[in-house]
Amino acid sequence: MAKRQFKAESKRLLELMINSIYTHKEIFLRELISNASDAIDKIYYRALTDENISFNKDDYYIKITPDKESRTLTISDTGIGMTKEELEKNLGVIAKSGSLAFKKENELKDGHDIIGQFGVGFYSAFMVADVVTVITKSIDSDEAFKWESKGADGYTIKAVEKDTVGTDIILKIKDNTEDENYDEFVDEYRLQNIIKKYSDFIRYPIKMDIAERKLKEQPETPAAEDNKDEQQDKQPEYEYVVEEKTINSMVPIWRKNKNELTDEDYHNFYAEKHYGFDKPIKHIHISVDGAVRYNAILFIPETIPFDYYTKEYEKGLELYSSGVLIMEKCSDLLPDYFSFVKGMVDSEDLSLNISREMLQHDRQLKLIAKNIKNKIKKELQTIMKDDREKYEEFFKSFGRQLKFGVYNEFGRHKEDLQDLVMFYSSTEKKLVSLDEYIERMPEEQKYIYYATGESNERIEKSPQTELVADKGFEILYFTEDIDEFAIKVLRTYKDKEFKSVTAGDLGIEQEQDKDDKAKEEYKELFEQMNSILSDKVKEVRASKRLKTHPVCFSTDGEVTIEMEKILNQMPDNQKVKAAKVLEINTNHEVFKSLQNAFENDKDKLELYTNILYNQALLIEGLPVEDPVEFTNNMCKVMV
Ligand SMILES: Nc1ncnc2c1ncn2[C@@H]1O[C@H](COP(=O)(O)OP(=O)(O)OP(=O)(O)O)[C@@H](O)[C@H]1O
Repeated sequence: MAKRQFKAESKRLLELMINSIYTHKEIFLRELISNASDAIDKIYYRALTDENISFNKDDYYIKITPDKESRTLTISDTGIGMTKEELEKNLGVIAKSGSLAFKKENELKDGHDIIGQFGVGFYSAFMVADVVTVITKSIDSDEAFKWESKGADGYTIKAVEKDTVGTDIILKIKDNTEDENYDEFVDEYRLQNIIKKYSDFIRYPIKMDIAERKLKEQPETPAAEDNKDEQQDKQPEYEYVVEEKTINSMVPIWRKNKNELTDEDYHNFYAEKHYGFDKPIKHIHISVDGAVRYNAILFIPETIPFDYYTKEYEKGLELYSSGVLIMEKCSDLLPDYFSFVKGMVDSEDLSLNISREMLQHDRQLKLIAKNIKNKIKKELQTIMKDDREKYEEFFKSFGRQLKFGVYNEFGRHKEDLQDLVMFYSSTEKKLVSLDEYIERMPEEQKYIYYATGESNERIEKSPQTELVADKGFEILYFTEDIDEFAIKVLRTYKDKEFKSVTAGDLGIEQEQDKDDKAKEEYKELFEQMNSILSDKVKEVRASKRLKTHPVCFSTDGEVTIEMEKILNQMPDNQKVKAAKVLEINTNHEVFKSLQNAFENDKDKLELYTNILYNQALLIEGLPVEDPVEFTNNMCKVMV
């Protein structure tokens, strides 16, 4: 059976393309500038093999000329130009890329700077222009030609005069509509912004005539000398002076040699790119030439962005392909727990989709992301080791995010993060890492102890810490909501289990005998107290951890009181309850009163038990159930 060719309705195809490929109209300029840069590159590559052509870098540039009056925008280049045949082929056939063909024909192995590959970018001009005119003269021809099109209706080509080799693309910018303001594409200031945003690192100068307001120079006349006072009173006069300026930075900092760059260069780049207003605490410059080639400059900011812990904050790195901006915030490049990192990645090896707004498949991207993640982690570990003060600053801002990282996704990333988290230490009186804690643990200490509370000061005073602190064991203070949850996910660090100081069993052995004795001796008293508080606590028992304080809560099971508080604040409040145990210090004076009441006055025992229960609530920062009853009870004790 004869094979039939597909036919394409090219008018429809062009319309579809113009209106549905790109999200942002402004990228037409990126596409036309990229084409101009490709055209100059082609001369450069030709010059490598053709001795009749010399490549003097100063002769090659791109010029952008807006004209508000005629409502035109011209993009000129001194590149290779097009012959009549090439105009037909390249601009008359959609999806025909002369640039891709050039790369193949010339077998350019290092021709990765040539940007064009799909043969569609040029038509993006019709998103903003009613008429597109191309005036071009090829390096291989003495004649120049004009290609003109109003879009879907087709195009015309005719011979014209043009002195120099190169191409001018003239766009007749559309009139404004109700929804779209096209004026911006003839506005000098806006155009500069678009160039900076997408094409800052095009290797050739992108020039524009810029009108600047300058102080008018006053001619110095001899008479003026005499009238000095009069001169000083005069208002300064200004004038507009037009100067041709290069808008783009051209050489991307990431392609420069690291040794030639100073901290200041990186900071300037950080500021210019508006990554933040602060001075980053560290930059990481990566150049990889392996399975996937890429350059990256990453920054660890010093201060936390105001919206960091809100839904509005968007993580991501800028993604460039051969120096052209593809995505402003590529979120796939950063894990959530490193979402504070700013910076950019440039790679020649990305498979872009046709609009260059997305990637075709993300194998390369995944490789880059993994590599980046490891580099950030290593860098943070180095700062932690070598510059503790700086790390503490950083941790104050972003430590919470790291701890969330440990907790999230059921601890999938805990291995990556456990060495980066720090907690305040009861003995060191500063933030310490888990590794440092382990290093200091005496042999007899079984667990990594922690205590939770609102602030270090409050935890310091909390009765539950008494026994562990008395043993001389270090306690980590957890003051943020996430802390205990993260630790529950971590479960162990270097085979050492975490233990809350409120846990029923603290693993401190010599207390066991005393505990058993107390249990036996005061069995009936505690039974009585248990029945008084039966609907409020799981148990009332003799404490083995209290030394000087009369009463405290501990918990049985996984859920601690701090976790109960946090979980109950959540919108989908599941009414999670910690199994509270009211612990009574049998060595305290108050206990004698309890015994006395138990033997002589059962009402008093009930009164005392309720007061002690409410006191334990207060110590935990929990609300007393009935404040009026509580104060009345206190008064009863006083009279
Ligand atoms: N300023 C120019 N000078 C010389 N040739 C040009 C110029 N602009 C476009 N061309 C030619 O027209 C072709 C089509 O351009 P177009 O922008 O549509 O696609 P592309 O740049 O090849 O690919 P992509 O869609 O990936 O940008 C180019 O490949 C190039 O050969």
